[in-house]
Amino acid sequence: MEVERPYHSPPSKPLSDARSFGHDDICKILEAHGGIDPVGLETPAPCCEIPHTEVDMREATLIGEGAYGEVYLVKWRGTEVAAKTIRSSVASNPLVRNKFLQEMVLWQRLRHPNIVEYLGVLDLKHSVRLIFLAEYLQNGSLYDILRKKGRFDPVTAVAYALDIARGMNYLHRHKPRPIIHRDLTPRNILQDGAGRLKVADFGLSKIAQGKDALGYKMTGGTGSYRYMAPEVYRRESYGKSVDVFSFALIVHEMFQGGPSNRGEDPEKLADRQAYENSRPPLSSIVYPEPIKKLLKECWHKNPDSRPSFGEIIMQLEVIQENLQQRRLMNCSSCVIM
Ligand SMILES: Nc1ncnc2c1ncn2[C@@H]1O[C@H](COP(=O)(O)OP(=O)(O)OP(=O)(O)O)[C@@H](O)[C@H]1O
Repeated sequence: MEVERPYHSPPSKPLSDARSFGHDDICKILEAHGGIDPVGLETPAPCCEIPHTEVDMREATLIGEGAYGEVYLVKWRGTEVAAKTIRSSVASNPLVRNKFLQEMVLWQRLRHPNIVEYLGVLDLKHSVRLIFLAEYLQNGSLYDILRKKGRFDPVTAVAYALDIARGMNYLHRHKPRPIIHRDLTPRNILQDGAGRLKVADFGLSKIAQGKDALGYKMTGGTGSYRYMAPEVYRRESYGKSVDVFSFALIVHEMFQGGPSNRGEDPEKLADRQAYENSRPPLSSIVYPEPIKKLLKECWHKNPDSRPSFGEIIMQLEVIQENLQQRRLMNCSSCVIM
């Protein structure tokens, strides 16, 4: 997740780099010659710390595993929460650690029914590992749900699409600047016990896979390639419409029950999407006409032609109303018969 600005290669920051690699002698030379540390490794990120005594990690139940650590169900002050751990090999890099904590500060301030709520980080002095607490979403990820249940009926798929779009609209309308998620995938969308979808994840993959912590390199190492906007794959400047592109591919999967080209290498797929304008097929049997139209707009090759999430919500609400009316009409004819 990143506050919006067109992405270009980061400026050179030798002092930050030297500090992150622990080259104290080089730091001294750079400082003596007026070097500054734009990353601010010396400044601890302000982040809500939770005393480790309030959470007993020994009682933790493993509920999932990401690329950088496990996720556990734990009790915090008697309430079930998810503890996302970032293994020490990743978290021990001070540059990554600090950037990650800064991102947490931002996430913690977000409040929306369709955004996973982050509660804080466990006592930083206690462990080299980073452990973040978040609200626990008992139904797990959209990825797991799709694998278990397959495709959704159109009414459900549209309701879920609205959940995601509302969460994303909130991020994109964040003040003073929009927030771009940049890694919107079915694995980063979770479902609560009431069936509501929420957007999660605070961008560790982007931080940890970067060549350096600020030069985010969106490599898609955990499967994100499939959902990657062409301009990101081509390493061009990009804006918040990259999330709209990813959203379209997720909605496509909800109608179909998963990705259409499951067997294909995700990086090759992203390459074809970026350079050959290839997109998943839209069979008329599966996709209602207004959904086809919406998906084509959202995954348009020109980022400026993609609709905003505000516009997407309006379109989806009309589609939802029409679907519900059709359902009602079918029902009443059943009753009449
Ligand atoms: N807040 C949560 N509530 C319930 N389950 C969760 C929560 N967060 C994560 N999980 C579960 O843990 C799994 C792993 O999550 P995690 O965010 O670590 O990895 P990921 O999103 O798959 O990949 P990445 O490491 O790139 O973020 C998820 O797929 C989900 O099943």
